[in-house]
Amino acid sequence: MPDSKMDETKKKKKKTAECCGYPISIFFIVVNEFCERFSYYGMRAVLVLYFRYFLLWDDDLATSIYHAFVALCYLTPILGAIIADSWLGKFKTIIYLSIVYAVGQVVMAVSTIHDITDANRDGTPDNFTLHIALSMLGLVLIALGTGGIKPCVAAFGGDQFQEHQSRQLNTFFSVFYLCINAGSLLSTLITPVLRAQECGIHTQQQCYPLAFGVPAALMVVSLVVFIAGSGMYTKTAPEGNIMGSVCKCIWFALNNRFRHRSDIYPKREHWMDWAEEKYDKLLIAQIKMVLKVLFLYIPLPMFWTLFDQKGSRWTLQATTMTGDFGGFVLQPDQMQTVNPILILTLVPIMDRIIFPLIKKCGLNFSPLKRMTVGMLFAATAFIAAALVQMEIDKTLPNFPSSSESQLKVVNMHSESLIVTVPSQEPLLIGSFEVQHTSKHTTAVSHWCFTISSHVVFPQSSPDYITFDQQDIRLAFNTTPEINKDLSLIKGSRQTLIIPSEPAEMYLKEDIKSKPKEGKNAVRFVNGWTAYLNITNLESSLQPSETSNYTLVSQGMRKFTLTDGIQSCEFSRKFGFGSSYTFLIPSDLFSTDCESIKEIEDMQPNSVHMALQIPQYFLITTGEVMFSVTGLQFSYSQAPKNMKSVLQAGWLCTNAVGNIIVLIVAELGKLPKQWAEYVLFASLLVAVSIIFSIMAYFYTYIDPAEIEAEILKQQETDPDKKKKKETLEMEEKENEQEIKQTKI
Ligand SMILES: NCCCC[C@H](N)C(=O)NCC(=O)O
Repeated sequence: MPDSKMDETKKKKKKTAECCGYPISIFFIVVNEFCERFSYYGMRAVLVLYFRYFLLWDDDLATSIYHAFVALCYLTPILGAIIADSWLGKFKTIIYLSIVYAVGQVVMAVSTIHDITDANRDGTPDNFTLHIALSMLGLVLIALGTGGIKPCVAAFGGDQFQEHQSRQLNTFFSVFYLCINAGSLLSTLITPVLRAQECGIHTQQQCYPLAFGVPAALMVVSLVVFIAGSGMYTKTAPEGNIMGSVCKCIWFALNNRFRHRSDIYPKREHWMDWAEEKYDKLLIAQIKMVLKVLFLYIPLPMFWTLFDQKGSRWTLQATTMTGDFGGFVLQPDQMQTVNPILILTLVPIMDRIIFPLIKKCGLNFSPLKRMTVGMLFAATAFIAAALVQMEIDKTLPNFPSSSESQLKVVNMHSESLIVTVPSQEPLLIGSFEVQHTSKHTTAVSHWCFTISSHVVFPQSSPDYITFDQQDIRLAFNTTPEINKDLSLIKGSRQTLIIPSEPAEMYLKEDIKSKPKEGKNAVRFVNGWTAYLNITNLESSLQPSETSNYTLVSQGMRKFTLTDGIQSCEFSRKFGFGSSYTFLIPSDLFSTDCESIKEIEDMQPNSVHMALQIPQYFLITTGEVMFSVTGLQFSYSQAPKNMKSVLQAGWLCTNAVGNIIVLIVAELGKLPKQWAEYVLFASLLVAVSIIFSIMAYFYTYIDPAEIEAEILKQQETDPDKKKKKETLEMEEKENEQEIKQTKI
């Protein structure tokens, strides 16, 4: 559309399409953002699980691809911004890239339908390559779409406001942020529920197609809503290959500065002024504005480095805590929903109460000051996380160091045994059977025996004896005496199972870290005289055999034990993060499973997840001050033809932050998690001090005003054309000089 015609349209819209001082077109943009964020975060919520349990990738591959995808989503904004500002304009870019995005979501949803390759109908796909190829294609399209439109939507929203609506413009960015978080909150709650449903044509499986299909549908809705508002938008036309001109102008300025490096040439105020001979003052001024802001962005990725650990380190921390809130149980990964919930409450509180109050007190809480304070809040959040970690560490088992081994002995033999352990007093190990029979007569204090029940060790771990040598010899007081040479695994916990026939004793490796995702690890030792089938176990257990650990979730769990003829049921309530070995006695069926005894290998988590709320509160307060303000700042300080580019620059700080998380996760493992949190907090404090110094020297500008002034000057500048001609002549002369010198 020609400029003059577009301006006319704008003027008409100004009068007709306003409600309470806001352009009505904003409604379509915020609804579009809500649906898009629902689509994005909903898909992200189940992505790792899809990799892990559908594509059957291991944990490392699943998390690496996941983080690579997130990083890509924050790198593509620069592409979207270039397309919008230089070629298609924001409106068309949003439409075209949203189509790419929606197609990506649909491809992703299709890739999760196991029936498309399950020819033998066994419930698992037959052609994993096809599913992987489709999902990777889907993810690349999604990254291109979501990243591409991201800088355009916020900037396009800003474009809808007129000069007299600057107060409404600030509120818009807050509402925009609220919509992002409302969308993300709803989808993060809904999509995991959809995944947990069972669906399928030939066999019923976890319903990934629904979990990915609903976000795909929301993306289509987002596109339709955006197009529906088409007639009401203020659309600014792209101004040609602006990025190309910017790069050429910067290159020329640097080159020209180098050519005039001698002291005989008078200095210029700014190095970009060395482009004046060839380029418009307006373009130079615009580039100066953008560079000043981009320079300020340099320290910002550190904020995102801390912020994005909510989803990784903090969720892992939650898996070592208990989420039992009495009436309901919160899963560790659900703790992340605290962030959008707090955003929904904190943004209005800040906008309506805190910021106006600060203003009333006469304090100048400028955007850059807010961002600095936001960084400090995030640093404090990490101190809070470190304090919580210290509490958790107190409750964690004392795992062996890499040079130590730990051993526990379980006696399934019918008599007590005395074992002589190197550098220990001889230990009495009560018999499982003896103790079982004396359970009700209280002849022994602990019917669930381990050696530790009877002997006090100098070691700090009560259930295990810790050795700092690998090869040990144990002597048992049987007739004849049994001597057992053991080769212990360094850095590991092992249990020596003494079956009914003591000479057949064997070592079994124990769990040596907290079970994943707050689950509980359980295993069974079969003291029954025949093989046993137990629900949830991979295979049946031979007599005297010990099963591998199996993971069970929190809550009441039921196990059915059967030898093919008789069966009984064993139920137990589990908390979070515990581990048990269940000993099956020889009178299993006559006692209806009641005689099963348990050994606690690892106690359940006892620090409550509610203790994470302060750190979530602090980081979210930091986010409101830093992120919402940063979004507004990036828009307000950008020249009109580079608004999307600066939004993209802002989003790139997030991508760099994510990449730092990836690098730190690989390299920078400190031995203590709380120390790592303190390190990150200190780094952010240092960075925020640097940022505040940079911010101190930054002068806020009104790009529109500067642009208008330069245009006015240019109109009355007769030298402009002459300058260009002189420069071209100079260049030609230079080239000739070079040629002559060569000759
Ligand atoms: N599942 C957590 C979502 C957090 C969203 C976060 N608070 C946010 O607003 N991010 C900005 C965005 O554009 O997504």
